[in-house]
Amino acid sequence: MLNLNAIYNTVMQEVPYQYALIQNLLSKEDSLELAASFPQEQFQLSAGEGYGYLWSQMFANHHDISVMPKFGDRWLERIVDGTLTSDLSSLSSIWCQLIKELWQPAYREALTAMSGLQLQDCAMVIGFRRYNIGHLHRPHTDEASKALTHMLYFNEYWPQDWGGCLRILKDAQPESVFQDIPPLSDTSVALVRSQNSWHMVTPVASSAQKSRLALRVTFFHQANQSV
Ligand SMILES: O=C(O)CCC(=O)C(=O)O
Ligand SMILES: [Fe+2]
Repeated sequence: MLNLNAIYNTVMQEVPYQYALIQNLLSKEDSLELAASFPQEQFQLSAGEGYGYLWSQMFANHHDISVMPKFGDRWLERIVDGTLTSDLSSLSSIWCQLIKELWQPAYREALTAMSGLQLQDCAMVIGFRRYNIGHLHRPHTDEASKALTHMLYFNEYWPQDWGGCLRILKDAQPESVFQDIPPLSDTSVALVRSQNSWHMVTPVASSAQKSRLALRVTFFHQANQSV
C-alpha cells in the first residue's frame, strides 16, 4: 500500500536544513479509508507554554520496544501502561496494514536511501496526533535523540485559512517562514533532526471544521546511547 517510489524519487532539500516533501506515498483511496477510521478515542492532551495537541497510543515492533527504555524512564512507563505497544488490535484493519508495512525493512531502506542516514540502526516509534482548534506547536528542533521524523497527514480538505500548517523555519523565530505545508492527505514530510531543524505547527484557526490528523513516525538514534 506504500508507494516507496515516492520516497526514492524525492530529493532532499538542503536549505534551510535537510527536509523532504514526499507526495503520494499512499493512494487517494487508501488515504480516504485511513482518514475515515483514524482513531478517535483515548487521546490525551499534551499542553504547555506554546504547545498543545492530542496524542494517543504509540506503536513499535517488539525489537524496537525493547530498546526504548534506554531513552529514559518515561518510555518504560509507557510500555508498562500500554501507551507504547506492539499490539495493533485497537486499530482498524487498514491501519494495521499500514503500520505493518511501515515496520517492513523496505520502508526504512527507502528513507535511508533518500536521507543518507543509517535508519536501520534506529528504533522506530509511530504515533497518532490530532490538532483541534487552538492547538499548535511552538518553534523547536526536536530532541537530539531523534534522527528523522516522517509526518504523514490525512486531511482531504484543508484550506490555508484553517492554520495548522507544518512551518519550516529558517531560525527559532516563528516569523522566519521558509515554507508552510498544509496537512493534506497527499502530503508527507521527512525532517532530519539537527541543531537548526527549526519547525512549528501554526495554530489551528477557530474556522477549522475538522481536526488536523497526522501520523508521526520517529526514528531514534541508538549509537550515542549506551544500553
Ligand atoms: O504535526 C506536525 O506537522 C509536526 C509535529 C512536530 O513537529 C512534532 O511532533 O515534533
Ligand atoms: Fe517536531
